[in-house]
Parts: sequence; C-alpha cells; structure tokens
Amino acid sequence: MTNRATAAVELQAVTRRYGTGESAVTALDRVDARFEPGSFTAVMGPSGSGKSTLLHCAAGLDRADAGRVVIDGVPLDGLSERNLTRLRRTRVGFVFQSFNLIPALTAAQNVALPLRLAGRRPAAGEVSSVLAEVGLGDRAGHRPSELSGGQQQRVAIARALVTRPAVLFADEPTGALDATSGKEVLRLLRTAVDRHGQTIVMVTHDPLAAAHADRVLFLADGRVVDELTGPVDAELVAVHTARLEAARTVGA
Ligand SMILES: Nc1ncnc2c1ncn2[C@@H]1O[C@H](COP(=O)(O)OP(=O)(O)OP(=O)(O)O)[C@@H](O)[C@H]1O
Repeated sequence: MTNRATAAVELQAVTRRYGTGESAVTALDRVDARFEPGSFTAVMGPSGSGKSTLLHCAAGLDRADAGRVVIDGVPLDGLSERNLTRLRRTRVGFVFQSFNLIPALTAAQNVALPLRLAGRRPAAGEVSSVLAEVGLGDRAGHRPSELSGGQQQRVAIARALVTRPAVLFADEPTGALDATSGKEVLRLLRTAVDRHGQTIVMVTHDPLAAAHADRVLFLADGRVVDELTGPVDAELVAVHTARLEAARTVGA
C-alpha cells in the first residue's frame, strides 16, 4: 500500500556541498527519502558517506543547497530563520551521542527547557510523566554530573520527547554508552515508536542498534544506495555494511 498521507519528514532531491573549487565535497547528492509517521529508520553507511549531514538537513539544523526538506507538511525552504527555529523547537527532537544536557540544570529543568524556549510553562505533571516514561521518575532533581551516561541519555530522550515532536532524530545515541545502557536507550526509542507512534530517524554504525528499527537506509558518497525493510536482522545489516565498505575499498 502506498501511503500518500503527510510524511513526518520528506527529502526531495536534497543536495548539500561543503567548500568550493578543488576542495568542494558533495556530502549529499540529490537524496530522496520519505519517513512515514510512526516509523523507525536507521541510517547507516561508511564514515564520510553523509549520514550526519542528512540528519542535520532533515532536522533543519543545516540548510540544503538544492532540493527541499518538508517536516510534517511544512517545506523548510520558505521559512524565515525565526520560523525555522520555532518549527525545530516544537516539531523536531534531537538526541546527540554526547547527550548535550545543560550541566547547571536538573534533569527536570533540562526536560522542561524545550517547552520554556517555546514560551510555554510546563503543565502540572508534564515533565515528571516524561521522566517516568524513561524510567527516571526518581532522578528529577539530579544534575547531569550526578547521573550515569545511560541516565543522561535517557534525560536527553525525555527532553526530545516532551514536545511530542513530529520526528525525533538521533545521531549515534548509543555511541558513548556501554552495551547494557545502550540497549536500554534503544528499547526506550522502540517503545516511543510502538506506544506513542513516534517517528524516529537514527544514525548508527552498529548493526545491533539498527536491528531495533523497521528500516535501514544505507548511504555511500552522499547517496542512498541500499535499503532494508523490517523486521531488520542485525546479521543481514552487517553483511550489507561489509559489502559497502568493500565497495569503497575497491573504489578507493
Ligand atoms: N563542515 C564541513 N566542512 C567541510 N566538509 C564537511 C563538513 N561536514 C562534513 N563534511 C564532509 O562531508 C562528507 C559527509 O560528512 P558527514 O559528517 O555527513 O558523514 P558521516 O557519514 O556522518 O561520517 P561519520 O560516520 O564519520 O560521522 C564528508 O566527506 C565530510 O568530510
């Protein structure tokens, strides 16, 4: 069945270049991609293939040089900086490898931040219920330095989910975590998809992490070159990854 309902995010022939002349790099080369509401997509590919650039362009953190990004039905190219910032704050969540929490704020204050930045006072219980969702109901008053890496990432996920965004982007969310904490984080992301219909786009190098997704997009040299659809099997992901790496070695 082709679903022509509004995609959570759509990239249409998106190109992003860095630099000029001899040193110019085409990080994304006319990429088309569609992320349906309630889907969980992993983005994989060799180092330098354009994964982070894709995430940043899709999230409106970086502007495409050509093509179009549409978030929740809103084309980003027509937006002023001010409206783009507003859309990012209300419709997009972002989780980074390095957590990026504000050290001086408690877990609850970090989670409340996107609401406050959007000019909204959190409703009673709004922050605590999202913290409870990520299993940190009893850590609301702790600062990031008083939390483990896995707990900090769970606060970051709560912060990304509190606005109930159209899409949550995660850039190597388990990259700085041990295997057990990483698994917990992936389980939480999966639960957000299954229970709340959250749309997630996650960059990862790890086939085990990708196996939590419903679909894997493989990038090479700024293009989508391969795709796996669910249920995603870690071994198969590893085979596709190895094939891409081998093609790169041969091509180099
Ligand atoms: N700010 C920048 N200035 C110049 N070139 C850049 C910049 N950011 C990225 N690039 C180049 O664009 C290409 C894609 O980079 P990107 O970071 O998106 O790849 P990636 O797949 O996320 O890599 P990795 O897995 O190593 O994080 C690379 O060749 C990179 O060197």
